[in-house]
Amino acid sequence: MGIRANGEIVRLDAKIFKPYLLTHPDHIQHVLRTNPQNYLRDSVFFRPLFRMFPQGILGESEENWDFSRRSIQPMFTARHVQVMMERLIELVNEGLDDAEEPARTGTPMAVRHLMGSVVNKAIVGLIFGDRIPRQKTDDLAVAADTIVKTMVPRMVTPFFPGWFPRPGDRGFRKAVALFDETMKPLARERDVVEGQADMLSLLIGTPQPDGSEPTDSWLRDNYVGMYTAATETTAIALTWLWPAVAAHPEVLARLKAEVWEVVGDGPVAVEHIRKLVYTRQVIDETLRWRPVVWLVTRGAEQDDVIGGVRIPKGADVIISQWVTHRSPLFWDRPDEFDPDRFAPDAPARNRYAYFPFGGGGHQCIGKELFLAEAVIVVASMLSRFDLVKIVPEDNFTPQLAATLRPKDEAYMTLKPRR
Ligand code: HEM
Repeated sequence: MGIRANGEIVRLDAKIFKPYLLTHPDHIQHVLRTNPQNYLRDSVFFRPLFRMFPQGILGESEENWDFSRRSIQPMFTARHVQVMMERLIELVNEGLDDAEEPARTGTPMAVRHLMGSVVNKAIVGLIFGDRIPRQKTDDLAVAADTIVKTMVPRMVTPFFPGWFPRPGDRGFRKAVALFDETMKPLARERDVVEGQADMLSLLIGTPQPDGSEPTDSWLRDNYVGMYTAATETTAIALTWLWPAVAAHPEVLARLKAEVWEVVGDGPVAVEHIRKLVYTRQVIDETLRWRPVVWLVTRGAEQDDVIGGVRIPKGADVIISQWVTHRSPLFWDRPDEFDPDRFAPDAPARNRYAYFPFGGGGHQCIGKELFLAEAVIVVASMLSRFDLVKIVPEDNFTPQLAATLRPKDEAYMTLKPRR
């Protein structure tokens, strides 16, 4: 199915759809960072997404993207994430309270469900300032799951026009309707709560480029976009992490030792986070080994040449974390889960051999938030609970959907430490 154009660039051949897959870090850097004006998001992966939030940060228009990005950015700088840290720790611990009873009774819990509900609670608290009730949050998590699955038939049939019906369209529309039901009333609420640092308060107070008030549809699109980008990615990344550490007892032992030494009997405090160096290595390696965002696509605006290969105007270009993060040209023993690749004294590597959050102007806005949240979740779990077992132990088969998710459900049994 592949026509080799030049080792590092492969022209995939699905008859009427022939995108270019770029695997070399230099070529990925060219597309994302050096020449991004020629590689726009209007392409195979993003078109099904545009239907969900046409005007916001994940929408089609470059102009709306630029304005949305500049409006939302202040909430996600490393400095602002630092400000949100205490609240984030509280929210994660409230989410983990749900694991107390099953842990006391030795009842196995679905890893994806537990991570999903902890993450949902934290994100809804931080981004939406608790304006979405708990029951609704759970329903939105189910709807987000449906969206990720029902996008696949559209992603694999990009040659049909947008209006052409695909399997899953009904489920997709129902899920989007639930988002509308929740987010549209929020977009009409214009009362900024004094002293609130959440995204809603920030965006409501942002005048549009012409000085007018933000429109309901712009607010709605950004609320839905941020919610879906923030929750699914974080929950799935943490779902991969637990079976990986459980299958590597030496990694789990080091992780526990670090958490117990830094955090003790807990709870995690803000000053612990930067000291949890090995915990962060485990998170970095999880994103290399099972990159939850496993591909990013772009559409070429004009003819270009990359690595001596002509990329014609209009071509779809695919770059894939799943492929490059596992290339033996850039990684020693790429299939092995080894957090020491990210040790502070590990040899330097090409910047774009590892790009779980993308790069250039579209680099993930939530990167710093995710990294803080993931350290807090892992450290809080291990300071509160012992991981007794995970079944099945080798739950590593991926399912390629809009994100890279585990194919099967894994169940974890915990025991309270305190
Ligand atoms: C494991 C966690 C995450 C991963 C792996 C991830 C990955 C990515 C990647 C690869 C991109 C770039 C897409 C492109 O180049 O077109 C991206 C963009 C984005 N991410 Fe994340 N993300 C994560 C968590 C988050 C969180 C927590 C948030 C929000 C709080 C978020 C919000 C966004 C947004 C809004 C964009 C679009 C940025 C733009 O186009 O300017 N992500 N993410």
